[in-house]
Amino acid sequence: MTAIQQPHPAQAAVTPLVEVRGLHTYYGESHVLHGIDLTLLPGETLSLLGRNGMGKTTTLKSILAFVPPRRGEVSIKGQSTAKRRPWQLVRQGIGYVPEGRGIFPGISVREHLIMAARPNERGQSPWTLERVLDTFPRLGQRIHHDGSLLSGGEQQMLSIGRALTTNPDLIILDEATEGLAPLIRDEIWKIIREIKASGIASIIVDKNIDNLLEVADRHVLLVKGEVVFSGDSRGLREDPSMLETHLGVA
Ligand SMILES: Nc1ncnc2c1ncn2[C@@H]1O[C@H](COP(=O)(O)OP(=O)(O)OP(=O)(O)O)[C@@H](O)[C@H]1O
Repeated sequence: MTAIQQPHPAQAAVTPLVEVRGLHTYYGESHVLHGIDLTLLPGETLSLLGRNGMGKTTTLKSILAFVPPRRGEVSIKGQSTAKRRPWQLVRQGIGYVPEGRGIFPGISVREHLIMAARPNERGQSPWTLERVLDTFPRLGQRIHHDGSLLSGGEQQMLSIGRALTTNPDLIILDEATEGLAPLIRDEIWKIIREIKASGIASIIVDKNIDNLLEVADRHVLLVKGEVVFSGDSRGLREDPSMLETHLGVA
């Protein structure tokens, strides 16, 4: 069964930060996304749910043009991303925290945090190096260490911190708490809440449904590259069969 909640009429007038319409993405002959639709408004937190292999990472990579869709349309801030390169989209205010973190050997924590730093499109830099280090005191303690020698949790913080130094309007987090110890995971969720409170929109892929239900304003649930639910946490809680059937959450 598909359950798609319509946006509130008052929201319809706002230009979405991200608008995805009828996305079809392939790897060679393998047809992975089958007509994905999703909308993210400025400042919103959206979770992308689904079991392994359902197309969450591919959706993120299609939005960012790493894996361009074969059909369908992606718009960022009202502009079509067709023919645009990932780095151009990142410059439009998207911070990407990829699965696997993307930390480079031979580059210090400080260098990771200054190499991508830049003001936002409005020329403002609310996320200075100092603010990032205040948010992640562990990074301050390891400031001259080689990024690749940090613990998994510290690397994750560095990956998020680096994305914040680009002063994004949207941050995309793919499995940011995967494989981390519970206490470190809690720290990452605390940071995600702080990011939300600071007004940055986010798209989050994560396995921790309880945290997602608490933090995310809306959820999009994928099954085999199709959206089977789109709505808020209340809608999802009111339909436990959705979580049970498609995520195995009892
Ligand atoms: N580079 C690739 N080449 C071919 N097929 C791929 C590639 N990357 C992913 N796939 C396939 O595309 C489908 C969707 O994968 P995707 O990584 O988007 O799923 P996911 O929901 O993010 O799951 P996971 O949590 O396992 O990453 C899967 O069947 C996967 O095997």
